[in-house]
Amino acid sequence: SKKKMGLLVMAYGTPYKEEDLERYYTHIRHGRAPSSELLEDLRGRYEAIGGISPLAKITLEQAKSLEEHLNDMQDEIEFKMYLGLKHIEPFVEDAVEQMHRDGIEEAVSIVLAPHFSTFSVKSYNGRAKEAAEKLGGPIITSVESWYDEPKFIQYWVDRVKETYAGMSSEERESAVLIVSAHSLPQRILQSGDPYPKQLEDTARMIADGAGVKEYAVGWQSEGNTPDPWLGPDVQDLTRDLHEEKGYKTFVYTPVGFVSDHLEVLYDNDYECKVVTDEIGAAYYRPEMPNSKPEFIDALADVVLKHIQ
Ligand SMILES: CC1=C(CCC(=O)O)c2cc3nc(cc4[nH]c(cc5[nH]c(cc1n2)c(C)c5CCC(=O)O)c(CCC(=O)O)c4C)C(CCC(=O)O)=C3C
Repeated sequence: SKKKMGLLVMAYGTPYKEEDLERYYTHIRHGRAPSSELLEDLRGRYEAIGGISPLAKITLEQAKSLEEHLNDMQDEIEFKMYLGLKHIEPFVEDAVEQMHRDGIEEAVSIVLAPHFSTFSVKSYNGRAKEAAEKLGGPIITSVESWYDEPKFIQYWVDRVKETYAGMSSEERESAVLIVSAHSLPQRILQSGDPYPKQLEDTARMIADGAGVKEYAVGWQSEGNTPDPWLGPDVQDLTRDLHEEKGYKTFVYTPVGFVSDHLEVLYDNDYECKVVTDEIGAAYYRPEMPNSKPEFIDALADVVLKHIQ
């Protein structure tokens, strides 16, 4: 019979309903309850994108599609998917417990974030392994990064090519591609965290693949904490590039994310658009991978390469 393997898909998580907001935000802030104004600010941003974020639905679709595709494309292994979230149930620990209860002895884990960082993927993988050790299984082999998976790069190359092809030649002449990911506290640089370099590599591979010469790397959605986060923020970068280089067309590819969610629908589509409107520039933001087949196929390649 086929070998059975757990497929632990890990992702950030999002409130399921209004009442979840405070405990969710408190969990993100490592247990420090947000002030009422911080909470109202977050509530306002969700309202601005139409209420609760589409992230929960998309994440589940991605995880289910990945399990289905993996089981369709090979027949040595029967994958069973478990979803483990960072900041709301089902938490990473809940998913590992469920695998243990189901008698899963071996699992592969992947985070729905392409770049490795000590603040993100490392903490997901650490939580999963710790939970498994406490329970005495399953044995989990964890994917650490997949930003350089050819089909993942190809997804964004195709989107960028389509976007530039749809422009007038005048717009194309004054266009710049902004490649971004979620900012992190600057202190990761002291610990040699590969995150910033991995984003730079991603930007170069996409720009080269799409034949785009003018591009820049930016950070977004930084947390509201006292210490400095990686910059420049995509909004400041937009203003600076317009002033210094005169660009009048901005194409945003927030490649550190894989879904439509608050950090894209608000931080890009609203906040960056405010800036491009202000400077009289055109705003483009190609579609996110979500659960598109070519993206799910890229993730399946990552998983199979990792366990072979
Ligand atoms: C509200 C919200 C959503 C939900 C959007 C929705 O519902 O649509 C969201 C999504 C995401 N956030 C993401 C990434 C990160 N967010 C961080 C940190 C922070 N996020 C915050 C807010 C949010 N973030 C806040 C207030 C902080 C600062 C924490 C502090 O005050 O200390 C950090 C720094 C490390 C850490 O602190 O975790 C990272 C790497 C990823 C990418 C995938 C991934 O990495 O899983 C996704 C989908």
